[in-house]
Amino acid sequence: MKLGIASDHAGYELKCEIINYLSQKGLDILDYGTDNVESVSYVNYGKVLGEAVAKGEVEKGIAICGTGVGISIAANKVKGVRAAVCSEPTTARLVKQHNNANVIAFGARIVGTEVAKFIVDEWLDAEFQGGRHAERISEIHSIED
Ligand SMILES: O=C[C@H](O)[C@H](O)[C@H](O)COP(=O)(O)O
Repeated sequence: MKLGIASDHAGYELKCEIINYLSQKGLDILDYGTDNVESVSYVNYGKVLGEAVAKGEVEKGIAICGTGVGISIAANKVKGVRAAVCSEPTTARLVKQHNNANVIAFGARIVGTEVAKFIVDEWLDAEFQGGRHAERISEIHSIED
């Protein structure tokens, strides 16, 4: 599975840790920037990651900024993206099971590295439950049309 990842400056160091962690697990990671801790806007990184997911260039995406919120808002503006901010693993599991979140976001100023790894693992291991949840997702995407 190809996984995209992006961050702003605030998320850069945590992003590097997550890339190492997932690469060691054998996942194919595409890094959409940023490439250092120099201050940048999270907006374009969320947009580019969202577009990569929406186009199918990667199957899923991980977005990191200071809180996870700004970059997730930007990603969610791309049609077809369902980005969810997760600060703990239970939410990460449920956003896959119920919302089929194709992007997760978290904040490097909110969660530590180990919690971030748990969040990613729960989300990657969970399965979308379909049924009533699929109908609700269709309703969400009808807002885009
Ligand atoms: O939602 C926005 C993110 O948390 C940003 O990472 C944050 O606003 C960046 O703040 P600063 O420019 O003060 O480092």
